[in-house]
Amino acid sequence: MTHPIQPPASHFVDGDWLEDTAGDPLPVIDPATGAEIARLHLATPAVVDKALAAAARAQRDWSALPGRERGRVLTRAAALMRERNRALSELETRDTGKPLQETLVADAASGADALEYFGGMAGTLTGEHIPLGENWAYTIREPLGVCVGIGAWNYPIQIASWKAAPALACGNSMVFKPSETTPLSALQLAAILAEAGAPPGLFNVIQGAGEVGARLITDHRVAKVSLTGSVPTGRTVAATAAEGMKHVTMELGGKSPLLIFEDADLEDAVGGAILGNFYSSGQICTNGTRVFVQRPLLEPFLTRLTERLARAVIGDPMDEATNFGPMASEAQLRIVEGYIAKGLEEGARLVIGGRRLGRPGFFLEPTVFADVTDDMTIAREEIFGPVMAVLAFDTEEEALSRANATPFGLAAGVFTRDIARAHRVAARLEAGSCYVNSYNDAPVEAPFGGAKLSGVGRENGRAAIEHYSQLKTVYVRMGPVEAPF
Ligand SMILES: NC(=O)c1ccc[n+]([C@@H]2O[C@H](COP(=O)([O-])OP(=O)(O)OC[C@H]3O[C@@H](n4cnc5c(N)ncnc54)[C@H](O)[C@@H]3O)[C@@H](O)[C@H]2O)c1
Ligand SMILES: C[N+](C)(C)CC=O
Repeated sequence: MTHPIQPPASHFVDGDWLEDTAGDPLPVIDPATGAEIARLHLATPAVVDKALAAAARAQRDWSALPGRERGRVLTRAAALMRERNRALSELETRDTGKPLQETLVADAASGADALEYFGGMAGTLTGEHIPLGENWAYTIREPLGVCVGIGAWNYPIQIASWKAAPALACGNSMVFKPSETTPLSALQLAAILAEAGAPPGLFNVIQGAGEVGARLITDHRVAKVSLTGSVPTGRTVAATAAEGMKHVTMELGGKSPLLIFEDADLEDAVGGAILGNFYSSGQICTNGTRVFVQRPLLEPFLTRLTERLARAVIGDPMDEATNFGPMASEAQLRIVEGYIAKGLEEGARLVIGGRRLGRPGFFLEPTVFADVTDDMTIAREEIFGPVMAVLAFDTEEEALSRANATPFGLAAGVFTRDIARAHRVAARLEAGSCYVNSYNDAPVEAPFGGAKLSGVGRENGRAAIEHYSQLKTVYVRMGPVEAPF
């Protein structure tokens, strides 16, 4: 069987493509057709070992380079990614099913932003001088060592780049394991970094599911684990990492609230709710899937929302006119169908959607439930698909208390024309990111991460540096040593 987008090999290790056919086969499926488009192999223990050994070796010399030289490699890689944006976007669309219209602007493009941003920062990373009277101390900002990155399937090249860029800028090396559902684009990132001058072994990509991930994080050579994935996986990975006292960044799931007050601009609020529920067919961690609408605006909101959803162009994600593609996998489609059934069973009102499309691939209609109550399953659990739950509220205090009544804390949004209320509400929402009259922005300059069960640590912004480096303090005495005896 010939595969249309078969990479040269399954893994990229020690500066080169690497195959080991002893690993179990990993078929790669096009979500738009259900067809197999590539076939890789899971990493064997030998591949895991080779990648970690290469990363440990590469890290020693890389960390000794001046920061600006490390930064030059990253900014060169950013330029290559931008030059190849269309090819990378097409690959990402084939692998994830997300419309090309989206991947052209959001995926490799934001990966390039991260490489450029942290590349620019690499030469500025320093410790500080601490005066202590006639004595003094100083800190040295050191890398952690070998980092492991583990990705989710919704934003594969963005996730890989958001982890690689700050890690490498700080002088670490990385072994990255993409999701087994979308394994292709991270390999291209590895090849681009190598072409940009990254030494062999600095950034390695190996394939596998949870078993390979677990093997990586238990290895004694690994200093840090950065996971993007679900809360249950996060709990397991963080617990394992804690055994070895490894640093962690956990970018996990959510059930984020979006509060729409009666004074909001209706078109903007509907637009924000669409962006925050149906972009990437709803497969976005930060999505504002609990949409609280103040009662006087409820019916106008639902009317306008359904009018605009009827305009969604659902179809072949490779067609640039398409703005709503399939789910990433059959398994995820079935999970989401299960939640839709649960919503109906528990008494929510189906306003629009709810059905699988009668065509090949994993297409599900954009779906909106109204009359949702806080206790319903669709209002409590992360669905990770195109399903919006609309809930009515009366007062600001009530909306805040209901919005915060969740163990998650990834993101939250507020739509209002009242500037004082916007900031009062943003201050009280329990979330790592709050959007005011907007939704799902994630520029590289701003820290990104979760509160409560949604995560630990931050990606992006200067804050990410704290999670990929550590400080050594050097104390300096200028006078004689005063010992007690
Ligand atoms: N906060 C964020 O930035 C962010 C971004 C994207 C997705 N997500 C979350 O990711 C989830 C969807 O992605 P998913 O289904 O791929 O998540 P998942 O938790 O099933 O898998 C994530 C990754 O962890 C690996 N893994 C699974 N078990 C492991 C183990 N025991 N040890 C090591 N690695 C293991 C998987 O192979 C995969 O690469 C959603 O919950 C979503 O909210 C979060
Ligand atoms: C980080 N973000 C919000 C772009 C994608 C998360 O699923």
